[in-house]
Amino acid sequence: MAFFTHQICRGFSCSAVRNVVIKQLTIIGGGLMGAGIAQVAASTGHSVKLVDTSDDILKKSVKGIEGSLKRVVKKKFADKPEAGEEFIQKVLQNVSTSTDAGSAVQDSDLVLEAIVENLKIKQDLFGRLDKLAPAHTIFASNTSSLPISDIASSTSRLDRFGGLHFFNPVPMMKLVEVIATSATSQETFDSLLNFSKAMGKVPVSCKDTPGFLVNRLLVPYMMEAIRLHERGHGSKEDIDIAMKLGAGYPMGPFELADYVGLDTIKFIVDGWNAKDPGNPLFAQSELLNKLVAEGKCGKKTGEGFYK
Ligand SMILES: CCCCCCCCCCCCCC(=O)CC(=O)SCCNC(=O)CCNC(=O)[C@H](O)C(C)(C)COP(=O)(O)OP(=O)(O)OC[C@H]1O[C@@H](n2cnc3c(N)ncnc32)[C@H](O)[C@@H]1OP(=O)(O)O
Ligand SMILES: NC(=O)C1=CN([C@@H]2O[C@H](COP(=O)(O)OP(=O)(O)OC[C@H]3O[C@@H](n4cnc5c(N)ncnc54)[C@H](O)[C@@H]3O)[C@@H](O)[C@H]2O)C=CC1
Repeated sequence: MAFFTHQICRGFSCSAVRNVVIKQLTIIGGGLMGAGIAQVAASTGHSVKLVDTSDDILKKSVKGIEGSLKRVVKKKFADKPEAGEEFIQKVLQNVSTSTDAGSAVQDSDLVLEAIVENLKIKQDLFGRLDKLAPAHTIFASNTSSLPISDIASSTSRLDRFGGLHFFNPVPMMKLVEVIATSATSQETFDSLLNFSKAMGKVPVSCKDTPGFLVNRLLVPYMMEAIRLHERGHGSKEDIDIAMKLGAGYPMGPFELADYVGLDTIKFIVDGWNAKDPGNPLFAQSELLNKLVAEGKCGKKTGEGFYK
């Protein structure tokens, strides 16, 4: 149940609701990001319902969470393996799974979406859930590149809609971009900010502008890396080595692209190209298109730029 600092909201107009303290959340999408967010939320004492389209996908998500937790406890409980195992079991108890998003959102304080990077699919999902979730429930998207206000437009809770942009791998990356649209209420923004802190993350505040802060800088950098390679000015291996040893990045751009997922990257680039067709920064990359068409989506499929 949610805790409110002011008055409990019973109707559909929720302007009296203040600062929902997020304890129960539903995460829609159990892929790379959804599973990572579920892991960290559950590890910090939140009750998480993880939703995806099939039980097989969800089994894989939970297996991934368990594997990642093992890496975490190896460090955190280095000299107390039993306490580490206990921690893993406790965290896993905080996660339940479902293929029925409608019933999963019934008692949620926050619905956080981490599904495929496609505006229409995200809008359809939120439009449907808007009619089923309690009035106090905050909706948020983990989109990398779509305007939050466009996604929110399919709902009637514009004041209770914001962006929560986590970074991959979620258990390791400390940053969360908290995005307010022009309609997001201060109370909703504060709730999202506090939730990010409760997850042990460092939030930064962002306007609803293309790419927010990180991707506004990261996408042109990565696009230029692929063009450099396509022009024959550097091998992907050399470009990766150059950025790691010359700029101190933990991964080179091609390694990072494989890590993020080339299908997700193609969704991002195609979306920005459609919005701004004349901008050479977002022109199509033949190499990226070819790899995705061949099903080579990076780490998640075993091959991308690299095997
Ligand atoms: C050229 C391409 C053209 C395409 C252009 C289009 C561009 C579009 C791009 C848009 C991207 C959109 C994505 C987005 O919205 C935002 C993002 O998330 S961007 C990605 C941000 N992430 C990064 O930049 C990651 C950079 N990498 C790192 O920080 C490190 O490499 C990493 C932490 C991943 C791994 O560390 P490393 O030392 O390299 O390897 P180890 O395997 O030794 O790990 C160290 C340490 O960390 C633990 N660990 C790693 N992963 C996990 C995990 N998932 N769970 C738990 N623990 C993990 C590991 O166990 C190690 O622990 P030790 O105790 O130290 O052994
Ligand atoms: N991959 C990355 O590094 C990052 C991705 N993001 C964003 O997070 C979102 C998810 O990305 P990833 O986790 O990488 O994708 P992914 O492809 O790993 O996972 C997406 C999951 O959503 C599920 N799904 C699709 N439609 C659904 C629906 N209607 N209902 C329920 N589940 C559905 C899929 O079955 C899949 O398991 C995207 O918006 C992406 O832009 C944000 C930060 C980093």
